Amino acid sequence: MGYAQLVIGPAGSGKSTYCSSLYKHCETVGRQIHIVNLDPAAENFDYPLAMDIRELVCLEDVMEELGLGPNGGLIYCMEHLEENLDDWLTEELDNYMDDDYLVFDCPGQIELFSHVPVLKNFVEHLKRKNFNVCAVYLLDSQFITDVTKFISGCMASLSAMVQLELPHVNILSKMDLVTNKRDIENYLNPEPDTLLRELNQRMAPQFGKLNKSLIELVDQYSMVSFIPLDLRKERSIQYILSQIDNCIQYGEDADVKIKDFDPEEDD
Ligand SMILES: Nc1nc2c(ncn2[C@@H]2O[C@H](COP(=O)(O)OP(=O)(O)OP(=O)(O)O)[C@@H](O)[C@H]2O)c(=O)[nH]1
Repeated sequence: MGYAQLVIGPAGSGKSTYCSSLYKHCETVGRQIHIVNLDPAAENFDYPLAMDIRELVCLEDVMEELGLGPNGGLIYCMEHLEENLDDWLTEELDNYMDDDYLVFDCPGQIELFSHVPVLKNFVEHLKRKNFNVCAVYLLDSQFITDVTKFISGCMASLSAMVQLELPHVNILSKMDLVTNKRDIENYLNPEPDTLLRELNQRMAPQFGKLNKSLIELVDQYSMVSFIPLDLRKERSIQYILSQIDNCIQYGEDADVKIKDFDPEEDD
């Protein structure tokens, strides 16, 4: 059994930075993880790459040779990956043994984890290869400045969850940039009634029923639960990793003590 995180989220939400910090954290604690680049447009990495989609297809070449723009080119590259799951990906995965832990750094284009089936098929392939996979969805805390943006972030995450059908961990990234923690705390584990009241205050009265349905939907899927990630704090990374490990049943026999841990506490 292998283990994998699929790191997704909007462009600029901090996916590559998260992968890099996770790699460094694991190095520090003597744990081995392998980072995989799935972004055909990515250029700079400050961690060693275990696999790199650019060895199969690169966005720059596709744009030049096929005369495509960046978004069309990206979709082309990902569809090319999909066509090569049985050869390129299978060969690459064969280098990894039981118990290996892969972290896939994905591109940020929202369509890849909303309605284009590429990542869904990618995940199905990993499952066939006996990997336990978890989706790790990053949302930029700087984006959560009011309830409408929070709900919009939840809906994008929900769309990924429904599309990928994977255990799902929501992360609120860039917590070091949050100056007033109280603003964010309201959204870390909010009461549905509070969200609805705030939403109704922001929107015209005719949206009342829609607001109620949206909040109910988000609540039913337990989407309104984000774990804050502050990369300055080793314990914050450790806590998030333990939550994800739990989801994919990694190291079930290990004595992981996360019960009494407060992720907001200083190191
Ligand atoms: N202060 C702070 N900045 C961050 C953090 N995470 C990411 N950033 C910055 O946010 C920007 C985007 O980060 P990336 O890690 O490249 O984001 P990404 O989601 O991989 O972006 P795409 O690959 O374009 O989808 C960079 O300038 C990072 O330095 C964080 O935790 N704190």
